[in-house]
Amino acid sequence: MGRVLEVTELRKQFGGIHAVDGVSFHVDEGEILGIIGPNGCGKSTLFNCILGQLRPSGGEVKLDGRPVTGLYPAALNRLGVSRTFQLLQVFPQLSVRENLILAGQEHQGSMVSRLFGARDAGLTAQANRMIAFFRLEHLADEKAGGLSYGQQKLLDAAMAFMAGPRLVLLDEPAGGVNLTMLASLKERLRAINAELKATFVVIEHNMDFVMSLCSRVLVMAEGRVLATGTPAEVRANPAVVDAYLGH
Ligand SMILES: Nc1ncnc2c1ncn2[C@@H]1O[C@H](COP(=O)(O)OP(=O)(O)OP(=O)(O)O)[C@@H](O)[C@H]1O
Repeated sequence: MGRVLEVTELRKQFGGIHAVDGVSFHVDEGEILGIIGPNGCGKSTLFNCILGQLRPSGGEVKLDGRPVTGLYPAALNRLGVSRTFQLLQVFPQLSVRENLILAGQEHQGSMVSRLFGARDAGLTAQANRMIAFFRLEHLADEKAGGLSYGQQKLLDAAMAFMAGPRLVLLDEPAGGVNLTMLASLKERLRAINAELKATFVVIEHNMDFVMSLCSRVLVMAEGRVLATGTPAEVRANPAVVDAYLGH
């Protein structure tokens, strides 16, 4: 099984704040790794450093064994890395299908379309596959702004998969989603993980969601890794219970 992501001693300082303070972990092909930790422990900064939104102060990020530290998001996109954000990235005035096509164009930097002069370089077909996969057929031609929040979160996740990515980082996919949609989101993420051999890293505050979705969980506290393990191991870890779960 290949190692998709390897993060070694990653650090990010903001002035005197050590937001990420020597974090090391790896993600193997097909894994769903959850990252949890209290507010302000450095989860978003870690994501931003891995994804090229922030330049790390130190440490290394490798994708499929190749150093990618400090590459810009567009370059990482072309290597098959994509993400979602805490805030929805959907365009409310565009339809579900148009949002997906646009996400695909962004992942490709429109290079394929430009090089081959094709109007959509297979993106409509890929969008239709994602629509079917995320069970959005009945909404495909609706404006995204008219969808429920949970449906928009599903669309947002589907957009991250438009490039057939090697690694998807999901930032709070369950945030603000109601229970019914949450079950559907989890079921679809599991299916895409299994069927498309996709590899995920998920930041999430919803503990039940993380513990039931992820194969391994990394717990952060104050910029560092407090523990890693299976959901059961993490739940039983006294340091984790003290620092985080014990309330
Ligand atoms: N651009 C910035 N400038 C200065 N300090 C920052 C910046 N971004 C984050 N920080 C600080 O770095 C620390 C880690 O923040 P970060 O947002 O990564 O935590 P988090 O675990 O993602 O929090 P949350 O769960 O609330 O999203 C915090 O102390 C935060 O105030």
